[in-house]
This record gives sequence, structure tokens and C-alpha cells, in this order.
Amino acid sequence: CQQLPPGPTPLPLLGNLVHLNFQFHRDLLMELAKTHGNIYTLWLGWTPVIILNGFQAVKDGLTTHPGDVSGRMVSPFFRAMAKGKGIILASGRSWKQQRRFGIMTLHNLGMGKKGLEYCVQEEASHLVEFFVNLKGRPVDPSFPLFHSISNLICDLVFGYHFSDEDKTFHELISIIHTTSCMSLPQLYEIIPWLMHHLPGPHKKALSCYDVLSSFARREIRRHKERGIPDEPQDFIDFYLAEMEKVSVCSYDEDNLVCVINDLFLSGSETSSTTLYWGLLYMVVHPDIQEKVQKELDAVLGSSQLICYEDRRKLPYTNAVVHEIQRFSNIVFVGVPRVCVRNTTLLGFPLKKGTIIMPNIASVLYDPEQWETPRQFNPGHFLDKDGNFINREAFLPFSAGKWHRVCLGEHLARTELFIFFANLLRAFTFQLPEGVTKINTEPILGGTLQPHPYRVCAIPR
Ligand code: HEM
Repeated sequence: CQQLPPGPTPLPLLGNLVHLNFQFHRDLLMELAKTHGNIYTLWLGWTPVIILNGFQAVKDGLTTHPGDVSGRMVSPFFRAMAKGKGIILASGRSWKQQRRFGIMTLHNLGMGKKGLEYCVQEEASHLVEFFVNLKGRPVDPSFPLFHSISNLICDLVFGYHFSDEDKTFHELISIIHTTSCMSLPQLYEIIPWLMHHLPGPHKKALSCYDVLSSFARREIRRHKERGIPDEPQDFIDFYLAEMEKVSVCSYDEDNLVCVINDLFLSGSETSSTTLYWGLLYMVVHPDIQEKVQKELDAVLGSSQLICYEDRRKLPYTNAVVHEIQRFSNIVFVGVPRVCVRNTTLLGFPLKKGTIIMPNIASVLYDPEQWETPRQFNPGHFLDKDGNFINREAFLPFSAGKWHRVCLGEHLARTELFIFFANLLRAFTFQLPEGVTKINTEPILGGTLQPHPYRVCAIPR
């Protein structure tokens, strides 16, 4: 039998939604843990959701019986979107196969002649060129960052990347942006039968998802028409080759479409928003920016291609990149998990189907783990001699190595390091003349976003 952890008293019908102001706010969730403990229950309407708070609870909760808590919520909204296919919104055998294939293929693409790191370096140098052409004029870097990171996914998945002016690409990234910035429409989860017939942001997200799917189908058709080369060049080639080889039912075109959508939706906005925060922090902390530049100048030449491996020679820069991820904690309440069988979570027996929400923000801001959790402090990742140190509580990609943990972790780390180091080697970022104030509070959406801002990239 089930024993739910304690929590605030729910109201009839709405549960704790009113307590939450109909959204998950990281600070409110951390505040509730002070009263109810590091594992507590919130009710979304009739549905109990178990919240894990702080490093120890999140780590133990996700890694003690990782297989038991590796399901995803097949909520009405998610079902309407991906119909249980792909990776991020899928569960069970099909999810396992798509995920394993996705990991293997990203790895294989990294090994190829035109490896993954090369694509990252190429996109980073296009971005540097973009800023050079601006000649120090103010710009909101959000769009160019998003553009470059999405184009990188195009490179990996489609085998080519778009030019800056391409209209189709602008249409594609505006769709990805709208869909990935959406927060989960809570009302759809509670009354899907009604919301399905009403207009609103949920309708927009669903129709964007359909447009994205038709885009993926067009690319799959193009690949089929030109035939699969002996040496697959991109994600679609690898997948189509696999479809020909094995007759496993979950390798089908619908799954491929959803996997492509997953790569765009979880791989574009996350990395580009982290870099958007990164430039903001550099403007706010010019002393830290200068220290990074000094290290880059001392260790690298001005034209040398920057590799991910260079992070070992650049401990301060590496620490700043990690601190940007920690402090911005963009995926603030993680992605909900579901128990795939009856299990025990930190001593509480839970039934199959119970939803678990790891509050990632409470890990990255855990006062027991970080010296100055609410301050931007690269020292969190440095020892007293200035060497880089890994921190156990650095879990922006979540936890549970062989199960649900972020599939793009390696790609994201490579992108963040190479983009950041290239940008800071080439430019000093500062506020436009006359601007003295800047808002560093996040906007709550699908991820935590900075308020729009403009910077000048002054060539060094
Ligand atoms: C700064 C960048 C990124 C952050 C902070 C991030 C974070 C996360 C988090 C917290 C999860 C949920 C894991 C869980 O359920 O425990 C996740 C899942 C996922 N991420 Fe990332 N991610 C990033 C970049 C990427 C990139 C670049 C890709 C791929 C191109 C990617 C692909 C995925 C996929 C496919 C999943 C679903 C995994 C599954 O359900 O099995 N992510 N990510």
C-alpha cells in the first residue's frame, strides 16, 4: 500500500494549485520544504506529485532505484503532443530503444570525419563573425545565440545548416522557440476534454508541434529520395539505416519524427539560454570577464581552434562556464518522472504511476552544498590553488546515469565551453552607452529566461 509523504493540505478539486499560484516557482517549492521536509506531496487537482528538494534527496531519490523512477508522465497535454513517441515524453520499451539509439548515434556522429566538435567550432566561428559585422553596435544576443545553436542541431540531424537569411530556417526556429518556451498548461492537465475545444496558448503549442513534425517529415522524405549513403552522414541517415536493418516495431517514421522534435526542443533553447545568461553575467561582472580573457590570452593563441579538451588548460574559464549553468539553473524543476512500478522512495512506499518532481534549483542552490549559493561565484568550482574541481551537487542535467539523465549532456557541455571561450576571446561584452541598470531576475517559462537585454560586443 502507498504512503504519500506529508505536504500542505489540499483544497477540494484544485488541490494545492492555489498555494502554487498555478505554477511551479523554485523559491516557493524550496520554502515549502522548510515546513514539510525534503520530500513532500503537492496535489495538482486530484493528482499527487512528490517533490524532491535539495541535493541529497534529489540524488538519492533518482539514483537509489533508478529504473523504478525512470518513467515519464503521460499527461493529457503530452499525449496530445507526442502520442507517447520519441524520447523525452515517452516511456517503456519504445523509449528505451529510441534513447539508446539516440545516445549511440550522437556518439557515432562525434566520431565521424566531420565530427560533432567540428560542427560546434564552425557554428561558434559563424557567431563570432556575426558580432564582428555589428562593429560594436548594440544587439539583443538572444536571437543570434538561438540561431547558432539550432543550426548546429540542423547540422547533426539534417546534415546541413542554413544561411542567416533563409526564410524556412527563420520559420523553423520561431516554431522551436515558441514551443520550447511554453510552460505546461496546467488547466489542460486537469480538464483536457474542455481545453481541447477552447482557444489559448495550449492550442498554439500543439499546432507548433505539428508544424515542427511536418518539417521533420519533409527532411526524412528528402533523405529517402537521395538514398542512404554507405557511411551515414547525419542522424536521419543513421535512423533510416537502422529501420532497414532491424524489424523492431518501434523503429518507425513516427518515432523518428518525434526524436527529431525532441532533439530540437530539448537541445536548442537550453544551451542558447544558458549562453544568453552567460553574457549577461559577464556584463554584470566585468572583473570576472577580464580574468577569463586573461587566461584565454595566456593559454591560447588568437587564431587557434578552441577544442573541448582545452578546458583542462583553462580552469578559470571552465569554472565560469560551470557557474553560469549553476547560477542560471534554467531547467529549474527538472522534467517530471513517474514510478514505473511500485517502489520505495526515501522510505515512502509509492504506487506505480506516482509522479516525482526533482527540484533541480534546490540542488544548484542548496546552502549545504555551495558556499555562496545565491551569488555568482566561479570559486565554487576552484580549489585554493585555482585548479578546477568537479562538484557532486552540480546536477543541471539531472541524475541517474543509465536512465533518464539528459541525453545531450556531452553535446551541451561542448557547446557551452567552445561558444563561451570563442566569444570572450574575440570580444569584451558591455552595456550600450547610457544603460546603467540591468535586470538579472529570471522570467518563469518552460525554462528560466533572462529579461531581454542588449549588449555591445567590442572587438578586442
Ligand atoms: C544547457 C543545456 C541542457 C540542460 C541544462 C539540459 C537539461 C536536461 C534535463 C534536466 C533533462 C531531464 C532529465 C531527467 O528526466 O532526469 C534533460 C533531458 C533531455 N535532454 Fe537535455 N539539457 C540540455 C541540453 C540538451 C541538448 C543539447 C540535447 C540534445 C541535442 C538534449 C537532449 C535531451 C533529451 C533528448 C532529454 C530526454 C531524455 C529522456 O527522457 O530519456 N539536452 N535535459
